[in-house]
Amino acid sequence: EKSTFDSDLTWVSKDSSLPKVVIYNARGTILSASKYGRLDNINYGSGPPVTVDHMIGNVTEVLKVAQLAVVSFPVTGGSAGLNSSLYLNITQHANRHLCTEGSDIAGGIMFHGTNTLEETAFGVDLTLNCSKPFVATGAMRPDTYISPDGRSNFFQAVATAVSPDARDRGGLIAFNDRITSIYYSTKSNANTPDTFRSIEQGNVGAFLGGQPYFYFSGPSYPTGRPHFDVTNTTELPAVVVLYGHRKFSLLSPACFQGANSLNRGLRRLAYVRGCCQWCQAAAELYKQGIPVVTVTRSVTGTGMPGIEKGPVFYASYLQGPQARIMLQLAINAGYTLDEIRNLFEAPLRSAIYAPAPNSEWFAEV
Ligand SMILES: NC(=O)C[C@H](N)C(=O)O
Repeated sequence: EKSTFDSDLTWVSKDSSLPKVVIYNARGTILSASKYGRLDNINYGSGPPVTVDHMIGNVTEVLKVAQLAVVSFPVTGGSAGLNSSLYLNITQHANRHLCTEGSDIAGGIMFHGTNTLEETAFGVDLTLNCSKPFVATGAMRPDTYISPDGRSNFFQAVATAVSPDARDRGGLIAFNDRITSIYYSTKSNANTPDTFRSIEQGNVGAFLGGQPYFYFSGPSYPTGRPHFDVTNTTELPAVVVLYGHRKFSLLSPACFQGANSLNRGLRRLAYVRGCCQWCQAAAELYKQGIPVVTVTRSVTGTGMPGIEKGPVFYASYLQGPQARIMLQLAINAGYTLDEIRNLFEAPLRSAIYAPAPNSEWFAEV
């Protein structure tokens, strides 16, 4: 009798003893083609799209390491146009396929446009309810390129998903011969295949002869990585990301518009001197029950929460898009302001302040 967790899947298989891997297909350049020849890596949407079946046909080695099934999502155009319903959709499928008790599926991989791969992957990472590998990949070159990176990335993602060593690490990205943690990864280069990086935390592993090599034995999860249940979630609350620059001319008005009805406060703040306007704006929003999470604008690193718990929350080592997703999930889960602060800051606070016997360690000397 067929159990429900995989009743929607059709397996492509050359050997029924091989582990099973589901491909969550959200397209991207990995499945794109150019009509302008083998050197074009710019107009990648111009040719007829490549299908996953075609991809498997071009990378027949995948069927020597896994049995595959494909779930395709309705994605058209570049990945910058996607929203959170995509990852909610993917994670609901992946939870059923991978995390249902008795599931014999080893892991999942995801094809995704690289522009927002890190966001969809992060959303899935925080909402997948089991320790099986979920491995995101894509490509920077269309499949028609002289040496397309997508085929190798596809093989490496599958090889990672079937590896018992890939379990218990949180979601991973397999891209350009490297494995990184989704939690810490970002697209670092708009044009080249060596783009996904976890700049500060480094690589989890690399590929040698088509096999993943993990630098540290598991289990090993990113510090502070939470889990949210989105079984019944179809939409998430709106959270905006505002880019800070000198004078922060955008931040205060935008925050206040978001909070509605704070015109008086805005006018008053315009005259505040000596203290940053946006901190004041955040403090006002905090009073209204609206959380503001701050992310460092530096390429990596973290802002540092002070000893006193304040109205601005520090996002630890998360990037802006990732912090936004975590905040949406926390608000959706009904977290209070204190719980949201704790979600973002607890790993930092316990590292910085907990070892000290008391706050006098930090008094002026
Ligand atoms: N390299 C890529 O996948 C870019 C692609 N246009 C995207 O949707 O993100």
